[in-house]
Amino acid sequence: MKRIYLIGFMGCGKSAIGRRLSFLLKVPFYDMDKEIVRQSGMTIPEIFEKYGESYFRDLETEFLKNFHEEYCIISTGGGTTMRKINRKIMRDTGLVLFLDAPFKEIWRRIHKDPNRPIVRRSTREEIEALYKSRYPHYKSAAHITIRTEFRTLRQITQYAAFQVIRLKGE
Ligand SMILES: Nc1ncnc2c1ncn2[C@@H]1O[C@H](COP(=O)(O)OP(=O)(O)O)[C@@H](O)[C@H]1O
Ligand SMILES: O=C(O)C1=C[C@@H](OP(=O)(O)O)[C@@H](O)[C@H](O)C1
Ligand SMILES: [Mg+2]
Repeated sequence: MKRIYLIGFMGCGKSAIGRRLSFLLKVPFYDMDKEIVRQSGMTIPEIFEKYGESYFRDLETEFLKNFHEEYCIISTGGGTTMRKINRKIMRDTGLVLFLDAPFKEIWRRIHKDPNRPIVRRSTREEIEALYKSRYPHYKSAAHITIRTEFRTLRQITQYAAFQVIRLKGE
């Protein structure tokens, strides 16, 4: 079994599900944002402010290129999937699960969160446009799409674990 990547828009549950899936499957868990913060010594907003978004995107790609742990769960950032090289690395090295959450629920979860610079600098309409522009890339990168609407964190985690175990057996 290879790595398990969780992808999807900000607030869809990648970090929350990743932690729970790691506990359920007894597999190491890495949150890409947290790894970048640890390695850079800066928060995500600080990186955006001091070095810009493009530099942050390079840090995401560097993380994927240099990461060598085999069987683990990686929660990506919402923008990671936008780069073609990132999509290739993830699809070539693991099982890619897309957490497909509706925008209305996502906005409810993230609109007041100060830790997402893109949300802080954007209107609801701009974030919704970003969601729509990114959606095809999540779908194309994913081996499996998990619709999260009307599902609890526990139900999504259990379904994701079932898919991982099912595919492990194939
Ligand atoms: N299915 C869900 N039901 C209820 N709350 C959720 C669900 N998925 C995520 N959340 C909550 O939404 C917030 C954002 O989740 P997070 O895992 O940080 O998203 P991401 O890493 O995709 O940006 C967190 O407070 C999380 O607990
Ligand atoms: O969608 C994006 O461009 C981003 C999503 C964030 O991660 P989450 O999806 O975990 O919020 C984080 O990587 C950064 O703020 C950029
Ligand atoms: Mg996250």
